[in-house]
Amino acid sequence: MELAVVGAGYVGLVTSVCLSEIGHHVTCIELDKSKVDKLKKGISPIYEPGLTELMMKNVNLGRLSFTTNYLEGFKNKDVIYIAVGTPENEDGSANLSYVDDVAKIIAKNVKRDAIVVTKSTVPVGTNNRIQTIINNHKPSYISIEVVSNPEFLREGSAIYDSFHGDRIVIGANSEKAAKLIEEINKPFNIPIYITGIRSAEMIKYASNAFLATKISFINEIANICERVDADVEQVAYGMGLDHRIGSHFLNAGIGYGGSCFPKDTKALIQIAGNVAYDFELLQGVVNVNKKQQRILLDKLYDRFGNLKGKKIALLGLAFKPNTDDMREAPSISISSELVKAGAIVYAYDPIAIDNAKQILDSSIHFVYNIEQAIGGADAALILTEWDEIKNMDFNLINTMKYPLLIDGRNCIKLKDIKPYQIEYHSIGRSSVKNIKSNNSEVVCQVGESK
Ligand SMILES: NC(=O)c1ccc[n+]([C@@H]2O[C@H](COP(=O)([O-])OP(=O)(O)OC[C@H]3O[C@@H](n4cnc5c(N)ncnc54)[C@H](O)[C@@H]3O)[C@@H](O)[C@H]2O)c1
Ligand SMILES: O=c1ccn([C@@H]2O[C@H](COP(=O)(O)OP(=O)(O)O[C@H]3O[C@H](CO)[C@@H](O)[C@H](O)[C@H]3O)[C@@H](O)[C@H]2O)c(=O)[nH]1
Repeated sequence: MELAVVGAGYVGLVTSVCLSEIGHHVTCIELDKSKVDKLKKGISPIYEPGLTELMMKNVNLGRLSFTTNYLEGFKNKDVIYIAVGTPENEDGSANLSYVDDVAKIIAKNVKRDAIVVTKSTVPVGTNNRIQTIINNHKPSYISIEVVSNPEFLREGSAIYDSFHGDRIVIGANSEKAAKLIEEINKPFNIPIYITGIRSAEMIKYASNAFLATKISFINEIANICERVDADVEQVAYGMGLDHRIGSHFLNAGIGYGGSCFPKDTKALIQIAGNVAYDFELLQGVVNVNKKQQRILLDKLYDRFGNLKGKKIALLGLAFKPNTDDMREAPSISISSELVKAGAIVYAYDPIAIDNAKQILDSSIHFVYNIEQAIGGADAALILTEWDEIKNMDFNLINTMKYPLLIDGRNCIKLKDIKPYQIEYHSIGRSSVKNIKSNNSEVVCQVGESK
């Protein structure tokens, strides 16, 4: 089928590439000319494993192209996807200005009947609003129907998720439109659930809010585990054996970040508030997450009292591994607080370093390997569980001024770290203190570390 996708960000680009991979002809239209210039040269503006290869394959097959020109992009298209951002407004609600703009642009530039599919995450009622905007601006002889098709991909595994997702949700007002979008998606071979538009919009927010709730829940359990000498990994594993609970999204750490959970939880609180409903549970989830992002700082203050002049290494800056996305990464608030406290901050990330430089404090020393980050440091904090970081050579710890490693992602197995001269803390697990001083070994294992 002939498809257009508006927006070449994380969702728009991945959607364009994957729809072309299953045989559709896709034109991806992006406002930012510098992104389109890059895409035309075969360079992806984002880091996403497997994306560039699949993109080039489909460009070369003549199924995928990029443009800044709406008229050219919409020409002869049966379906137009909206995949622009819906960032957070100051009050936590979703900013719909990009979506509204695209609705007007579509209405003014389409030359034939089409289905408009909303991939962007939008509050309940927004697809109706998009339909109204389009109806108000399109020529009367053209018929356009809006369908909701929320996206569930995760950054870092977006291509895999597109082909192995758990479900595709299609919210439509007419059976004809739903069937057409179902037909487009059939080759993905993923279960398709057709529902009403408002329910589809709500499924997206409810899913993200529920996953965020699991994370805040296990983080609270982890904080209690530390105080009662239990091990959160063992607790999560034991909980996850119950299929009603499930084993996913029970990794304790420094809280969730990224472009979705932080904004979508707040937006759902707003959506509820708009109909005079106080979503207390979700507000708790958000509050816990904010507190959790501070937990490594609290551990540092407990350890040092004052951070002035301390060299602190940050290992990993992206909000999760396998992405260069820095949006709402815990490294933002943690590094900012460290700088304010007078610490000397060295920061390393295998992929996100260039994006990090643009948003983190300019006094931070950005370095290009783990050695440079931790050499001479008073403490090192693991903020992102990149493979390179969790598999680091622990002998490098010897190059630190003091061998204090605080793992904000529980990504190192306690048994792997125990043989080293180290003081190691993590989240909801016992600490390891194995420091030799004056030739006498002091070994202190706290709790029931396994
Ligand atoms: N990032 C994710 O993992 C993810 C997953 C599922 C859903 N979502 C949702 O998908 C939407 C897009 O998210 P994203 O992360 O891809 O955003 P993004 O910021 O990475 O990309 C949006 C792109 O749209 C472009 N754009 C804006 N206005 C435009 C216009 N008028 N014409 C053409 N292009 C325009 C921007 O320049 C940008 O490149 C959001 O609603 C988000 O909540 C994101
Ligand atoms: O057990 C866990 C799982 C995740 N996280 C954190 O949660 C955040 C989000 O992780 P993840 O969900 O893997 O990444 P996203 O790319 O943000 O994907 C989420 O947000 C997308 C945008 O809406 C949805 O499409 C996806 O389904 C949803 O998983 C990251 O900071 C993770 O470190 C934890 O702390 N513990």
